[in-house]
Amino acid sequence: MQRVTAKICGLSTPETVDAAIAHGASHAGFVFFPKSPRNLAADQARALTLRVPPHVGKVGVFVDAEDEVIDRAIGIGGVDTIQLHGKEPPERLAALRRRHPGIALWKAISIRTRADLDAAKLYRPVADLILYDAKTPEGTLPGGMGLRFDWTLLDGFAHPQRWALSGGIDAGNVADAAGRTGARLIDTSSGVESAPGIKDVDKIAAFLQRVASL
Ligand SMILES: O=C(O)c1ccccc1N[C@@H]1O[C@H](COP(=O)(O)O)[C@@H](O)[C@H]1O
Repeated sequence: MQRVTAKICGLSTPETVDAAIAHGASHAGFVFFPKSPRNLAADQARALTLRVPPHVGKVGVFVDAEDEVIDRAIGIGGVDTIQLHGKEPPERLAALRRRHPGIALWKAISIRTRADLDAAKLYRPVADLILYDAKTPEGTLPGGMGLRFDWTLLDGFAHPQRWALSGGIDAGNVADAAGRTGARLIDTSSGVESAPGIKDVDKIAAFLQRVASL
């Protein structure tokens, strides 16, 4: 069976980028959303993405972002994957595919009920990966809240394409998350922090060591 890999999202310091790489993250995530405590300015993002070796994916996280915001994140030379975490319709992904051929497109889908999973099917023609995340309360961030959804909702679901799991996952529950759902790529942000937006190198190490043991 394919091994489990992990994305550490919301990295904002050299030390935590280095920890994610040293402990085997498959992807490093960088947030470009001003309302997030993990939001990066362009020069910060440039310095951080430069530390990431070619074998590690560099994922930019965007929420209903204008073209200029995404162009800038790609233009700094860093981002090779666009993660769309807002209400972007399939047409938006199709437009981004035309604008940025060669950049992978991930679409986050917010899950609270089984019916929410149906949205994944709409993105099959345009997304390279579907990221299932917990639906967050109205008026809060659409992700990065440390909230998990009921993983049993994925039982028996015929995934239309490649997918990953996120939402409230940490070193203590990642084995259950992967075992229960069959996810081969796990994404975490709050689960490796000491406070919102403050990544913890020890928690990153513990999380990735647990993932490596699966
Ligand atoms: O991390 C953020 O600040 C963020 C902001 C806006 C949209 C998405 C964001 N992060 C993504 O949210 C999920 C789940 O995070 P958590 O582990 O529950 O804290 C994760 O995929 C991040 O990529």
